[in-house]
Amino acid sequence: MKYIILLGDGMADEQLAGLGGKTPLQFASTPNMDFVASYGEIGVAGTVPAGFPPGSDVANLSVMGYDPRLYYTGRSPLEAVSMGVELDSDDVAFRCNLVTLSDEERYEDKTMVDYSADEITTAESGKIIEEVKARLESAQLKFYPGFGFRHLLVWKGGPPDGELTPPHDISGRVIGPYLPKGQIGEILLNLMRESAGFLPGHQVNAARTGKGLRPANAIWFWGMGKRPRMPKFYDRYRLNGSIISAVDLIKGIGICAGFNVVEVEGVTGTVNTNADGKVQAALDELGKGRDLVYLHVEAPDAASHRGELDTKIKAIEMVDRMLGRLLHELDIYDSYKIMVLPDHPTPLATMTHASSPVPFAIYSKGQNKKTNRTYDELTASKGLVIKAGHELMDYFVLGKTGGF
Ligand SMILES: O=C(O)[C@@H](CO)OP(=O)(O)O
Repeated sequence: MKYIILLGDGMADEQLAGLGGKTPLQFASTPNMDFVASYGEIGVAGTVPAGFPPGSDVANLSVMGYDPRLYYTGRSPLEAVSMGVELDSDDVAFRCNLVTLSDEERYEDKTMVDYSADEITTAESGKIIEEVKARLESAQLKFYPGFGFRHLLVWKGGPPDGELTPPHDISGRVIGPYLPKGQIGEILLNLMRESAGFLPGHQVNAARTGKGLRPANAIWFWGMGKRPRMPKFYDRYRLNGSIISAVDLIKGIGICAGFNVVEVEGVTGTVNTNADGKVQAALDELGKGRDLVYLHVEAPDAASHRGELDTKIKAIEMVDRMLGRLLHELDIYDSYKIMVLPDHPTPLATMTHASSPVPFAIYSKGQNKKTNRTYDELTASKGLVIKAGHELMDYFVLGKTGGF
């Protein structure tokens, strides 16, 4: 039996007046998702336990079968694993975004214009992080370049707590009320403030503004946490997994779970990604004998955070085409199971994640058509309800709920 999980990050949404009261999933053309819903099982799963932030870290841990209440130690440490940065037990990792802030003189008065510095490329951001390292690094505080706007700060023997805000949660807001608090506040705030002094003049930014792109004119810390510890996926399910994603977070979860991480050229984390290359890589992994592939697509979430409805619909339709090719090519196997779902909703109305349960649809080769139904939030809510999202993997693989 082969297993594929196709995850459209942040695909789920709410009914929108601009779409005649439909959700983006209802509005988009998704014949392949509708096929899976019509022939297979549908339902909803609560991937974000009460009291947890509705992040892709928490939600993807759940989808992978790991109860976040037991295994969540923060987002950045998972990214550090993927970046090959070893954390000691007393190190604290922080996500270091490159962001665009508005031009007000006083730092506190600036607005979070773009949490992604206009989706800055890895090549450009690498040069900016070099400058950040040269100016701000110390024996205790180490910077590491990552993917696109996503980078890493490791604080050796860092403090145990602090209050940090994800920059994608405050798009368009004045940053003053959201600056770091707690034991970490002063030191991190000084680094962020200093970066806003020297980054606007960086040559990469001069080139970007010349092209009409927003500059990466500041750094912003969030997503702190300590070294993760997770049991291997194989130990529970006796399945060898591979994981495919543009982003370090998902690859890091995969590494912790003992999955093979497959790098695909041309992935961007946006709607312009190499979708075909990702599908081909998934099929190749199964062809080489892997049992399960976790195929993650960031694009619907990126479009939602940017408040771009058309791009979100395009991203959902791209995920549907990926599903179509998978369904077609998986036919060479005697048996397979495929599940399509998001990790969490990212409603366009708020431009950030929500905690509500996500719709899933599962098809096993050879299932007969049950009914004509579509894959969307409302239809799925009439199906199976899996309250603890980490039990969904048991349902998918073992046919019963449970979990690590
Ligand atoms: O990586 C990130 O910074 C965020 C926003 O792009 O991703 P996600 O919303 O999937 O957590």
